[in-house]
Amino acid sequence: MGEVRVPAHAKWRAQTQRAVENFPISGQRLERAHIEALARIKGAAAVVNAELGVLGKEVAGAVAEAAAEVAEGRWDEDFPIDVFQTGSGTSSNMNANEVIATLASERLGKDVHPNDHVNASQSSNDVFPSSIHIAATSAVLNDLIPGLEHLAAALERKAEEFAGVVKSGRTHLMDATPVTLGQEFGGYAAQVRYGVERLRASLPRLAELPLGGTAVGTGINTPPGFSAAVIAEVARATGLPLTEARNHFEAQGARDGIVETSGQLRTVAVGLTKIANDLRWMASGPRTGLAEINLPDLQPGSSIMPGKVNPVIPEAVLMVTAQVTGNDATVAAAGAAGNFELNVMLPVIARNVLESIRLIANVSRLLADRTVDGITANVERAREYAESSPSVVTPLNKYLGYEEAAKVAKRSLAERKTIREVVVEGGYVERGLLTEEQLDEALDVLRMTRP
Ligand SMILES: O=C(O)C[C@H](O)C(=O)O
Repeated sequence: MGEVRVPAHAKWRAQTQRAVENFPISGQRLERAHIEALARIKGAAAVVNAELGVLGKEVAGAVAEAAAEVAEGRWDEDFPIDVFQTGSGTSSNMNANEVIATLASERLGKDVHPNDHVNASQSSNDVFPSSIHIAATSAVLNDLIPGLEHLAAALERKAEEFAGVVKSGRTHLMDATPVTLGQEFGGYAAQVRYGVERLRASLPRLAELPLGGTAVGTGINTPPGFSAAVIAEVARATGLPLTEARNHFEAQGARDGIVETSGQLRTVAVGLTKIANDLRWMASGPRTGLAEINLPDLQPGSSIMPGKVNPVIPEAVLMVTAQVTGNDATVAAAGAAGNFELNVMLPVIARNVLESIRLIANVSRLLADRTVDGITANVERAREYAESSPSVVTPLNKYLGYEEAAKVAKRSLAERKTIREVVVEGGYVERGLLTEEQLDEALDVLRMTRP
């Protein structure tokens, strides 16, 4: 393939350099968590290769130590390859092999080979997808789920605080029967909690690794017992609930487990979109909007309109959720791109899923700390809306019947009178259709928020 010139300072070697030159596409590299996962596999493989007699103890020890340094993040600058590269991730697998080989060679004072030693008993085809699943499992468990639980707890605190704040319900964006602000926040909290349930439900398949399958899932070039042993070693080193693929051909030919997780991420994003939009609408105003709640003022909203403050965090949430939805569309297309024994869109799957996890985790914490925690309710205004909604006529159905109650609602709107005023003026009490007490009870808006 001709000569290739590698920078003198680089720990990488020729294959990495060729890939740097072949793929100057996005300027995006592998995520830190992904480099860590690759290095964990390399370290675990060295340990198990030594135990099973594939590598000598000295070389294996040097490889394991070098891999640990890479896992810790000391050599991230030596992972320069663009994420849009060979579909198997071979370039990044070789990048890890080369950097670790160089570091191990420097330690030992003799040559450690990237393929023969660092990549022993492995192929990009089992290592690279495994690294994606490890990085994603770690990010879901250690970052995303805690972030979502933090948001759910903030929403639950507000649900409790706003339990007695009555407001107009809205369906089709039109005035409906009353609800409490607490009921709405309780609904948002449940959406987020169910998102956590959904993610947990997908974890067993996300945490299944193809590692040990090597080139096509058969495990060619591995010693007996390698797959189970290396996965156990990675699980020990990372503390993650990783398991061996139940079927190594499914695990290399398809990427359904991570497509499933991406779908759950999209579901969470869809839920956050609804929540962020409701918050923006309820806080709209201050004069010409709904103004049922106030979001904390975080920064001037406008460069030209003095004093204007905008719902900046909910807007950031909406951009994240749009990005996650787009990422999922890409993951779905990429997941469908498996042919025979290998999916060849692995790096873009990694990029998108890891980005989605990180974005949702970060924005959930921000939404909790910088918006939800500081929300206050405009109690009077919320009650006023509830009482003026024509739909509060609904409990009168049983006294007046639907048709008559509809007339009351329409008259109240046309004459800008309350439902109570129209009922009293309409002589319904005199005609014995209901008593004053029944009218009061029926028009108690807080009562209407219960069955
Ligand atoms: O890099 C490898 O280990 C294998 C490669 O992805 C291939 O199947 O051609």
